[in-house]
Amino acid sequence: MGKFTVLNHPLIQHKLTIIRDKNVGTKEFREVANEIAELMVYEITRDLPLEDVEVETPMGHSVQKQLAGKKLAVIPILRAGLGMVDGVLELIPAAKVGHIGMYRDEETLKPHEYFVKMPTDIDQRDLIIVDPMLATGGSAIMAIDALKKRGAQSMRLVVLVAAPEGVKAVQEAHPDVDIYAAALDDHLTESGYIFPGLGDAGDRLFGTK
Ligand SMILES: O=P(O)(O)OC[C@H]1O[C@H](OP(=O)(O)OP(=O)(O)O)[C@H](O)[C@@H]1O
Ligand SMILES: O=c1cc[nH]c(=O)[nH]1
Ligand SMILES: [Mg+2]
Repeated sequence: MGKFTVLNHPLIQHKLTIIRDKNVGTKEFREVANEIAELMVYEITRDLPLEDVEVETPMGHSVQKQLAGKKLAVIPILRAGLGMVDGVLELIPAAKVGHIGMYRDEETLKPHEYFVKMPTDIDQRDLIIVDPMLATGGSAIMAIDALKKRGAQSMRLVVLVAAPEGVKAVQEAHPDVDIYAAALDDHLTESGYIFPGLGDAGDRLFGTK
């Protein structure tokens, strides 16, 4: 079973509360969503492996640490996942970015894939999949399916807000994928929105409603 972790650092909680407010506009929503993504990536990269490296400082020879192991890639689930990419790249500027486009049918809540463009070597990278919302879990499950079909072996899913239903569905479908959220919310509404949630994250990020 994949781990589910709520990253409840005070700064993360404070910033998430800001963007829950329905009166927050596109500019602030975008800025703060990226700030939360940056803080979340700081937290989830604590376990990255390090290796020794020799460095000549102005004072002389020394042995220091540098990142070891596999390289990273960030995978936003379009559209809303784009709202977290800049925050991740602030801390991992050399990461490659793969895009996967998914939309959820508003009636059936079933996801549809419409675009996939990945770095050629995703099988050799640790992938950080980002999407602000994990609701029924359908979109994340289909995105992970698409990545695995293309050879991905190591993935984690990072979301701002998760519903219990979505966490359970992803854990059952993909027990090898750990999930990180800034908050675990109460429930899904009848129309498939997370309550209290953020509303429609894509529309709030891009001003499309
Ligand atoms: O867990 P699920 O029930 O699948 O719902 C979550 C998905 O819904 C939203 O995307 P949406 O379909 O609204 O597309 P958008 O990002 O283009 O707005 C959100 O960004 C997730 O990808
Ligand atoms: O609450 C929700 C659920 C799915 N997608 C969103 O953007 N918001
Ligand atoms: Mg949307």
